[in-house]
Amino acid sequence: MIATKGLDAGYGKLQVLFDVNFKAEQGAITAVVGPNGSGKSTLLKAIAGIAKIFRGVVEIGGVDATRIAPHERARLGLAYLPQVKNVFQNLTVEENLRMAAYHLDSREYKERLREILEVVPIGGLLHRRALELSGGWRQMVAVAMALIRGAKYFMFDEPTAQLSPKFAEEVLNLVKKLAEMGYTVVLAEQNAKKALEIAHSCYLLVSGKVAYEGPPSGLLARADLAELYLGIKSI
Ligand SMILES: Nc1ncnc2c1ncn2[C@@H]1O[C@H](COP(=O)(O)OP(=O)(O)OP(=O)(O)O)[C@@H](O)[C@H]1O
Repeated sequence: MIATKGLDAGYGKLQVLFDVNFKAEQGAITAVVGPNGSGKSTLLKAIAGIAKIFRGVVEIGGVDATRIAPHERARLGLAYLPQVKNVFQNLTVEENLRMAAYHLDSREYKERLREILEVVPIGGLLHRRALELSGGWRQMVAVAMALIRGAKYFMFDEPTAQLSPKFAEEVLNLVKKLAEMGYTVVLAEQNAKKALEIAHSCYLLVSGKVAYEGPPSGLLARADLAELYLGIKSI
């Protein structure tokens, strides 16, 4: 589980988030939606330790992580998956994976890799350089790296932006699979419709404040919110 309590966060002196109470449960997808600049990425970055926390608490797996460094949050099992700069471009896919698996011996690595390739379909790309891959495949490699280092909490920051519709579908299928496997998944998305289709619960951020929290069906039924902020015709 990932949670924030009374979170105020931002950059330098700029406050972007105001009193955000957020919870992402294990084995579920929690979507974070909202208009441009509403603070979706900032919420993920504050949880990952990249944005500045002014007030409030961040919890990762029940541990208070408010004041610990990003790499220590990663050690608690947190994976922040930005859309770009998510892998080492000059290394091959296999080298990226080996780096993420530095703590495993060769036998453990092979075993773990075999399991992960059943979930993430990158077996044919192991000897390709990461920079030769499309953005969608690089996302897949980043997920495999997080899995191989033993991450339990996955935060995707706009994973489908700039992907073809077909590849966006592939990436969202992988997101669904991770939740089914019991991982905690946070999905910040510009494409609110797609995110709400697969999410179990959701948060709508407007100007850095939570304007809705609850099941996606409840948000879609709110014409005032869904149409105004997400451009989705309510049902
Ligand atoms: N590194 C930064 N330094 C200063 N301000 C920033 C930084 N990153 C984002 N901001 C500002 O914080 C506000 C919220 O940005 P954020 O990226 O969290 O929004 P978002 O909801 O993810 O939007 P988008 O969908 O456009 O990515 C914006 O006003 C943005 O300009």
